Amino acid sequence: MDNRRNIYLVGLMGAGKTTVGRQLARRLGRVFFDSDHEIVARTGVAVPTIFEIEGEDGFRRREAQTIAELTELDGIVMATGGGAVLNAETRKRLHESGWVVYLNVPPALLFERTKHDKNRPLLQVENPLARLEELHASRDPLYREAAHLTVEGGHLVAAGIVQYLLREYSRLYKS
Ligand SMILES: Nc1ncnc2c1ncn2[C@@H]1O[C@H](COP(=O)(O)OP(=O)(O)OP(=O)(O)O)[C@@H](O)[C@H]1O
Ligand SMILES: O=C(O)C1=C[C@@H](O)[C@@H](O)[C@H](O)C1
Ligand SMILES: [Mg+2]
Repeated sequence: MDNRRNIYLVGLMGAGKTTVGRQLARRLGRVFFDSDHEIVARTGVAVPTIFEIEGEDGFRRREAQTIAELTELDGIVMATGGGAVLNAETRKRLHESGWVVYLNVPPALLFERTKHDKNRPLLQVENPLARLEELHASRDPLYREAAHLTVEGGHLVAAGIVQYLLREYSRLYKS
């Protein structure tokens, strides 16, 4: 297996990028990064606070910069923030420097998974399900553009997705 090849997970809020990415990294004996967690560690404040102080644009600038730095590393697994693919340079950077997996999950299920969590500023609206549906419609093409593989993951438990990705990865990148 090509141990230098990075693995990146993209998809909407609640798709399971952090959950799957962390398990995948453990199984491969790799270092795991989460771009959201990295931004929080660097700024010392939570994501909603960055949105409040610097706006979404400010958060996006930090996100693009953080991902640019992490993609310079070798052999990592990274979960990206749900909106990272809005940046065209980030999409290209991810696609060219690693194996990109899009976890595609229906908005109704994303809503069930995220409805009690206050940590996602874009979902603090009157109708978060409608918001997730809009975000899914507008971003789905961007996730597909960045990705090498799409997992229709709605019906799968995280461990099942990890198993599937381990098989695909070793098939594609065995040396
Ligand atoms: N395959 C799965 N089946 C059922 N529940 C899952 C699955 N994957 C993740 N979850 C649950 O859904 C919630 C959101 O998962 P997670 O935080 O990994 O999503 P995410 O894609 O990283 O979201 P964000 O972009 O907001 O960081 C968590 O409570 C997690 O336990
Ligand atoms: O989908 C999005 O735009 C976001 C997803 C989260 O991972 C965070 O990066 C933030 O809440 C924005
Ligand atoms: Mg996450």
